[in-house]
Amino acid sequence: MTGATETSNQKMEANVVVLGTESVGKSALTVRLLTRRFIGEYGDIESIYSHSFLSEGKEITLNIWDSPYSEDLSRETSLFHKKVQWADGFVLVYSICDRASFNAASRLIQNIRSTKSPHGAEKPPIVLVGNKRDLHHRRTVLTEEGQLLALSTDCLFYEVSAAEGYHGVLSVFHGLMDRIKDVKLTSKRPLRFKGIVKSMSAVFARRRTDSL
Ligand SMILES: Nc1nc2c(ncn2[C@@H]2O[C@H](COP(=O)(O)OP(=O)(O)OP(=O)(O)O)[C@@H](O)[C@H]2O)c(=O)[nH]1
Repeated sequence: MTGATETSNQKMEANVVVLGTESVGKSALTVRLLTRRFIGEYGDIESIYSHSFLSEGKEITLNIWDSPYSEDLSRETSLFHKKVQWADGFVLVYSICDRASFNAASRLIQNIRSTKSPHGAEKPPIVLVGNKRDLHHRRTVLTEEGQLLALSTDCLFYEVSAAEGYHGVLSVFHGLMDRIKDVKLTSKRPLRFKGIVKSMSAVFARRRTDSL
């Protein structure tokens, strides 16, 4: 079950999963958002955090699922499915100093899309994040590569440093929230002609079976 619910006109809640390979900074980004701090070392704790903020007069609550990366494939696969079904949006993190983490992010985008929307009907919102921008002297993934991957897969893209700043990290989560809101609005749009015909056919079909 996904949780993007509008509890009233003034409130909205959404589930966000933070994904990426080992040590890319998933916990650092999450903790930075929640506490505005960078504490350097983070334990291997599986947690769902709640974070609220105001946007355009609305109270937005994000439930953020952060978990350590595991090499245990069977655990990862079943947990991955759970997370993908639960989530309304994804923060997909790689380190700009770790090409393998970038390649893994690219594969994860495909996996999320095929798991969440097997027929490709809707695209779950994803933000691709290149973290550790402060370590530019160790960079192995160019900014342009991140931009290109995001563009070709319809993701948002940010390069940030969880170590250096709060505002970049905030933009990541706010950007994702805006995408989730857009998806919700699109799914609420009035039916187009095809949709109206479909709905009317469904009603008439039901009437016919009722009268039998
Ligand atoms: N220089 C620098 N180091 C960072 C940054 N973000 C995280 N780190 C460091 O990278 C290491 C891993 O960070 P974590 O947040 O634990 O990474 P993770 O992705 O949650 O790792 P797992 O839980 O093992 O999957 C820690 O030593 C952090 O201090 C950053 O923006 N810049």
